[in-house]
Amino acid sequence: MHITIIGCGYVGLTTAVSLAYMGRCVHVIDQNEERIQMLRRSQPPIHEKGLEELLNQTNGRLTFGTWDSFEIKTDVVIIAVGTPSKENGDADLSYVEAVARELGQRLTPQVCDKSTSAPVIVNKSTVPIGSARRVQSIISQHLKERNIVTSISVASNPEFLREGVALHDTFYPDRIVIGSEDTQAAYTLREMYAPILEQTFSAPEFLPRPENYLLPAFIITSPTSAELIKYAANTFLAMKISYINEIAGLSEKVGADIQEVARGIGLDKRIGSQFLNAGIGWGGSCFPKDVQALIHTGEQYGYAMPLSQSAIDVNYRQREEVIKKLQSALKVLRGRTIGLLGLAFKPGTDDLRDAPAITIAERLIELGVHVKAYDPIAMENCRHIHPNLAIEYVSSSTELVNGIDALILITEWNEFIHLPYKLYGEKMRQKVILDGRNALNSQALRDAGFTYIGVGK
Ligand SMILES: NC(=O)c1ccc[n+]([C@@H]2O[C@H](COP(=O)([O-])OP(=O)(O)OC[C@H]3O[C@@H](n4cnc5c(N)ncnc54)[C@H](O)[C@@H]3O)[C@@H](O)[C@H]2O)c1
Ligand SMILES: O=c1ccn([C@@H]2O[C@H](COP(=O)(O)OP(=O)(O)O[C@H]3O[C@H](CO)[C@@H](O)[C@H](O)[C@H]3O)[C@@H](O)[C@H]2O)c(=O)[nH]1
Repeated sequence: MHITIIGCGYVGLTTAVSLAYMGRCVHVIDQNEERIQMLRRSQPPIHEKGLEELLNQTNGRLTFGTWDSFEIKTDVVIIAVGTPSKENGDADLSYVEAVARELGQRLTPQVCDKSTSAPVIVNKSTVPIGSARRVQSIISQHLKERNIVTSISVASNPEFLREGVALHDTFYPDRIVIGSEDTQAAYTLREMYAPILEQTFSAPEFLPRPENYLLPAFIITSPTSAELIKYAANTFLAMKISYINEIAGLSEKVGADIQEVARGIGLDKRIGSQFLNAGIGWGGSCFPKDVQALIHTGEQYGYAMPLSQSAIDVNYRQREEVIKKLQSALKVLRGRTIGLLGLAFKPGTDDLRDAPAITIAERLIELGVHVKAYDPIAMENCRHIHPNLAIEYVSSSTELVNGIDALILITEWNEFIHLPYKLYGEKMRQKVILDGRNALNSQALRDAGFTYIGVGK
């Protein structure tokens, strides 16, 4: 089976590498030549655990190129380009539409002839309802202009991987959702995913099959349902985090401990214990834009979505809370030096899209604070994306703590959990630590003389 994937970002590249590892012939197309050149040298352009190892285990089945290399003899074309937020919260479909136009101009009569079948087109990008139809209509219109008469099938196949564990999630998903009204197209996609659905591949050494892993569900829905499933899933997860953060705020008022509360409610199987870690809230490339896009869809139908909106409001209040807690601990912030431990929106990635660290750094700088920061991998990205943000980047956590008035744990990187905090305290001007992820040993820190501030404790 031949697969073409458009877009070599987190989703496109992870899917490509995984399917090639499992025996599919995969060609990846991206308009970014620099990325393609890197990939041809087996260097992933994004930071994702295991990608580099796996890139070298595809035995020539994985190739890369720009649009000029588009190969018409392909069974499936997967669209995996970005769908960022527009100003009004709607998803910006311009990249997806640009791909549809390219496809409409490149699919040839031979491929579209009735004797051969046209490839199944798949929307893997997160797209609003109606997008499968929109892509289909753009492609068909261009084919018609070229006097090619054929029916093109566009399926929706939302992606649920998480950054940092993208390969794990692709090899061992909970479910694969195909939104299509074309049985043949759904069958082709089932075939494409067969190694994952049946778990017939031999697991890479660094990515063993989790114990008790159950085969993923395969769900065929209408394209609209599939498109909505993606937004509804992300909004539900974001809401779950905002909910526990709301309860964390109340816990602080009444003297409860949010970790005890979360454990107590998470043991109810109907609730589940995942995504109940209270902290400075969610960020990243997906939750913020997807919750907004869902609300925007509601608005287009005159349908208010107050729960989803509250998830956003509570989330941004969490970032403000950090400033309030520092004001309460240090009283005057102007003239202070504060260290940020971590910048990425979560561990395992260098992604800084809507990262809480950026909002918090901006606010502190606005209030006259000198902000220092250390992150094991996201600093370069931060310098690049936010060149005007007056952060002093340092090369280690040891350097970070020198002369600071407070330390904020922003990203719970593993290496930050067991740092020699006692020793660090001696280098700090004031022993104040704000644990934004409730990840540190609060008792040990208090015993070492720190003023420890958690979330919901
Ligand atoms: N990042 C995630 O964890 C994740 C998870 C699930 C779903 N998604 C969704 O998947 C989609 C892709 O996300 P991502 O994070 O992989 O994006 P990304 O920004 O990392 O990568 C997108 C790639 O597409 C390329 N591209 C854009 N327009 C193109 C065009 N016309 N032709 C060829 N290449 C083009 C870009 O150069 C880039 O390399 C989005 O809709 C996102 O919401 C992302
Ligand atoms: O209990 C928790 C869990 C997560 N987070 C935060 O939530 C954000 C998102 O985390 P996570 O979901 O692990 O990362 P993403 O890579 O953004 O993955 C989400 O977004 C993807 C893109 O749509 C989806 O595919 C995934 O299923 C969905 O989990 C991060 O800022 C985390 O710090 C918390 O604050 N508390």
